[in-house]
Amino acid sequence: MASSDSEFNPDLLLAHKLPEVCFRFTFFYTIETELDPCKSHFLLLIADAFHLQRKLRGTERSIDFDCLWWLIKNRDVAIYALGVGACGQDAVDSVELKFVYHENGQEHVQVLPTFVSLFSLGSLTDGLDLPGFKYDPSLLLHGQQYIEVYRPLPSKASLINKVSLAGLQDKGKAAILEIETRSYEQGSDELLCMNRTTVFLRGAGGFSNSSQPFSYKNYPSNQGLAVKIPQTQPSAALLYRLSGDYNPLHSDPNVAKRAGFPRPILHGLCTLGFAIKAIIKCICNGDPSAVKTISGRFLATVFPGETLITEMWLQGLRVIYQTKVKERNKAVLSGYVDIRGLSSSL
Ligand SMILES: CCCCCCCCCCCCC/C=C/C(=O)SCCNC(=O)CCNC(=O)[C@H](O)C(C)(C)COP(=O)(O)OP(=O)(O)OC[C@H]1O[C@@H](n2cnc3c(N)ncnc32)[C@H](O)[C@@H]1OP(=O)(O)O
Repeated sequence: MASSDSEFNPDLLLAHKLPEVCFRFTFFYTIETELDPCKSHFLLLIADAFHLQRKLRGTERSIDFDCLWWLIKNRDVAIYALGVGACGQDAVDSVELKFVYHENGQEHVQVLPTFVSLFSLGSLTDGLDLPGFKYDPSLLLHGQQYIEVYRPLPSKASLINKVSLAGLQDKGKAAILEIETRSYEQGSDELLCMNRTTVFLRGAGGFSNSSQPFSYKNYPSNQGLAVKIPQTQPSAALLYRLSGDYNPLHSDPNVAKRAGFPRPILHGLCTLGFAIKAIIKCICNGDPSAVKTISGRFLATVFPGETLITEMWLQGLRVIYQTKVKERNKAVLSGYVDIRGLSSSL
């Protein structure tokens, strides 16, 4: 099963130190990401300096190191909310309208907490070169997403991302890579949010001794009410991609077939957006700022047009949830959401 070449040795890679590099590329918005080599020895796995230098050479003229940000606009926030089904059942939904429209007296469109998952994509979707490590990008699946939101999200902001590698595991048939993105508002040392993205690289495992498979994580591994919300449209992935994830796996039938699927599949982060929006509606009384932490594992693929049912259970200030595809009675996502408090109406 191993597809990594025999020269790949994760321990040897730890011995290298990477110079601090900034790079920028255009991905829906303009984003510039700062890779901080002090964060983790593993950083060099993802921040292959040669790869980044090639990027820098390729975009020399557009590089502006003083201008590291991602401009979030109201329009982007509203397109995202529509992409995860806001007002999908009712165009004047009293809870969801504020996510897609400035209601009277409201200064900005309000931001759903899962919008911050897009910040990590800006740094990652161009792929990463891992020295000596071979993987097939067409077999990559999004495995898990973990989000911490530290402050209420502004409707407009300029952000700086710092990216590091939080984990690498050899699962034999697959490799699991965890990438952490910390987002700061420009001009502030205060963290706005953190995303930890887990990618499941089918066919890329087997790079270490099978009796003692390589496993590294730089974070601690700790980390009924049932509601039914019929959801996705057949065009769901085509709308969601306009929020910035243009991976053709979600739109191109031929690419999907090559990856082993009968047709394009839904973005994992779109499914997550639907589920968390349902929790905000049912448990948080529609208040997106009540959400502190989001964790989700993608258990099985979803096809656009399938009906998602999210079940949730409240345990103190933790909401345990599971999302199923109704047509196949299959669990596709599970996880938890930590909330700041409970509304009195619950
Ligand atoms: C180097 C690459 C860098 C690239 C950087 C790019 C970054 C990209 C950013 C984010 C991604 C953008 C692209 C988006 C793509 C998508 O949105 S794809 C759609 C969403 N995802 C899915 O639909 C995946 C659904 N899940 C599945 O299909 C399956 O769960 C699976 C992932 C294929 C795994 O199933 P299976 O092979 O049957 O695994 P198991 O045998 O059950 O388990 C093996 C071990 O792996 C662990 N594991 C299982 N599932 C996951 C998971 N989802 N995440 C993390 N880990 C998982 C499992 O615990 C087992 O481990 P052990 O218990 O230790 O044996």
